[in-house]
Amino acid sequence: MRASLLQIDVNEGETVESRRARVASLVRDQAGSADLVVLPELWTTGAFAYEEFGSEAEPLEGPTYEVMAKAASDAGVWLHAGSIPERDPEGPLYNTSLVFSPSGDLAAAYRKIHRFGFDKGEAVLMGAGEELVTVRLPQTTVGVATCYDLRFPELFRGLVDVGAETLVVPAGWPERRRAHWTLLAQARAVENQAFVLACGTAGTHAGVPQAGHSIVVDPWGEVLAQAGAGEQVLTVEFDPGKVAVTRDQFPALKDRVLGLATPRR
Ligand SMILES: O=C(O)CCC(=O)C(=O)O
Repeated sequence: MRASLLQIDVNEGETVESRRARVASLVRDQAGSADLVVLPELWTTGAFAYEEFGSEAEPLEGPTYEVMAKAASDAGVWLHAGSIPERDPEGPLYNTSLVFSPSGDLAAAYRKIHRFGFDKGEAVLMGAGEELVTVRLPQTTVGVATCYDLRFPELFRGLVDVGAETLVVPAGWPERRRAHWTLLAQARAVENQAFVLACGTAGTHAGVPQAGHSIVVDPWGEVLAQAGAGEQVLTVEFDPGKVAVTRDQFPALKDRVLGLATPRR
């Protein structure tokens, strides 16, 4: 199976419309060289451009949906189109990921569960998703998570429990914590004996330099490929069958102990 992670440069020198068209063209360029294409988190606005969330928010089936559905079908690829600031007509904004099939149909939408910012930014501007999301591709079952979710191992274990073998994580991770990004991507791969495809952004927006360094890790924790800091297409070939082999040969997941008692005081 081949995957292309499109590490997009998100900066203020480009309008949302022109970036949307540019990214769609990059997706089309992957025709024939990737089965799955992955985009980063909030690449229309930038994950830290909090002031743009309200003005650029779109309904689920808004302009990004339309352009990306067409790009997926033009290229004939599975497309994890990263996330958009979604305006729910009956609720708050959400940080929502869209996954399209090669025919351009929406295969899944995932509202980010862990919002970043503590008592500001995304954490107060957006609502929290509540549902785990997986997508069955012909080659593998994909479990989706977004950026800050990477810090919460229980979410990934939940995805594994419902069949995920390949964990896809779009992000807008800052350069300041790049070491965490690489370490956490490897940790999630090792502990879940799963592939991790984590796609970040490049550039600087809202004064926050982005880490780039999108990464693909195999179920043994080996880094199969890692991008540099700038805009880049990171294409990698991997064997999804390695998940079953790893889980069979080193069956640590079977040794989980659930429902541990809390200590008595
Ligand atoms: O956890 C981090 O360090 C970065 C998270 C983040 O930037 C986000 O979720 O948008």
